[in-house]
Amino acid sequence: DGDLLSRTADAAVDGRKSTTAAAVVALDSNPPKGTRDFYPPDMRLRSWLFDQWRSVASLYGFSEYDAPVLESESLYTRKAGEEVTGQLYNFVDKGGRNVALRPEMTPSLARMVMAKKGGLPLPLKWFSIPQCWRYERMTRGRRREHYQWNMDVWGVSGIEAEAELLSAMVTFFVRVGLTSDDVGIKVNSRGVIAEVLAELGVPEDKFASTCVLVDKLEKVPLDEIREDLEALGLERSTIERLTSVLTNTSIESISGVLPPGSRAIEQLSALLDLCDAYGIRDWVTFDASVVRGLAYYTGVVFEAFDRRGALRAIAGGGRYDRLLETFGGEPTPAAGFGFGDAVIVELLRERNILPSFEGSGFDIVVFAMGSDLYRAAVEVASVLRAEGRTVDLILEDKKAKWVFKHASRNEAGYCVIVAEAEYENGEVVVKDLSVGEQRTVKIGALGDWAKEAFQS
Ligand SMILES: Nc1ccc(Br)nc1
Repeated sequence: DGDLLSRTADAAVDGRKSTTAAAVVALDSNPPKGTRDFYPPDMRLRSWLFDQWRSVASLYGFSEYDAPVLESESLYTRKAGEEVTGQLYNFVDKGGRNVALRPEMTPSLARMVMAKKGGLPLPLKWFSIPQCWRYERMTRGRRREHYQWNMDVWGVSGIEAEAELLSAMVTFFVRVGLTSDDVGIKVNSRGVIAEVLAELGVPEDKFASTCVLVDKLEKVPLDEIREDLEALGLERSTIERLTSVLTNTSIESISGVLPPGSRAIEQLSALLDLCDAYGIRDWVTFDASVVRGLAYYTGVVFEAFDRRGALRAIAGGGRYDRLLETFGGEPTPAAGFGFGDAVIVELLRERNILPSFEGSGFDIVVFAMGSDLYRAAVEVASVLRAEGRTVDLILEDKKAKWVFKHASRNEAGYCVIVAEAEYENGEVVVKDLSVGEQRTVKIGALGDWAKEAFQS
């Protein structure tokens, strides 16, 4: 029974059943550990978030770029003990290459700049929304992938770049309905640590690892880190001095403990003054304990946090003036931030300001009353689509009751019915689902009807 193709398919399924009758194990329908599926409702929210990110980036004159999710592992072999390189999603490919799923976007950006060998007109204001990966032992059951809005300015050495980035971040927060009562941005400069270490004669090559360890102080007590700092070769006195400086929460107080004329303090003061000019000063707060966990930051660093303190950092960034040199490139100043898709959604959900998607269906549902009119329904749908209307054409012979339920569930505005009697008169029935009225429209006038019905 049935045509050859369906008979072949049935045989294949039966064959599978017969050979593996004892062990027919259903496919595991879950996505791989630590990853997410985005069903249409999830995707509507994700697309909305990405659209907000894209429109703010465009408002600030940033251009979108992208790079492969797969990169050479060598982009991430930094030896500063960072979490991000310690959890690399790396493997050896079939060509024997050491590759990794990117854990962050900045190294790919640096590689792309390197590839152009100074041929790119600076400054660059580029953004991207890459999916980034980490391979974390599932002991902590955390996600292994997220989407991270990256905004970067290359070729500007002044804090004007950081101020513009902070302003863009705040513009996004305001756009999605958050205020400076909900979210703050802690600002500091690693220049403070650099000056303290220099004053105490600590070699520069200890700087990145010291910062990565100091960043861990946010999560683990000092005595757990103290050993690591001593293992780095820092004297106890240096550690004490460092920790005493980092507990300052005002620029005034920290100025008193730093060498006079500190460049880091000068820059932070200038940055906070520019924040005033942007009208975002109340979002921003100096906090000497913020150093962020990436090894390559060299100057200003910042992180957005929810003021109720319930969530992990919303976003983070800073200046990284030496990254290109570590890749063998020319010294090029750079600053940027990364903004993950998960924490912000948690925050909006908790604040109950997630967008709702009424009317996210289609304009019109078209269906044929009886399969002998299906061809006519195709023509009607095509006329309406040519007018730019989104049309859900019912592909099977369904009862009107089912179609109307389907249309209202998808918040369609109209149902266009191809029915025998009207069709013989060259007409279709148009049902306005918002008011429940229906009328007939000449098929030749459907285009004008659509223009008029959707003129708003
Ligand atoms: N770097 C990174 C990658 C993936 C996730 Br989830 N979190 C951080």
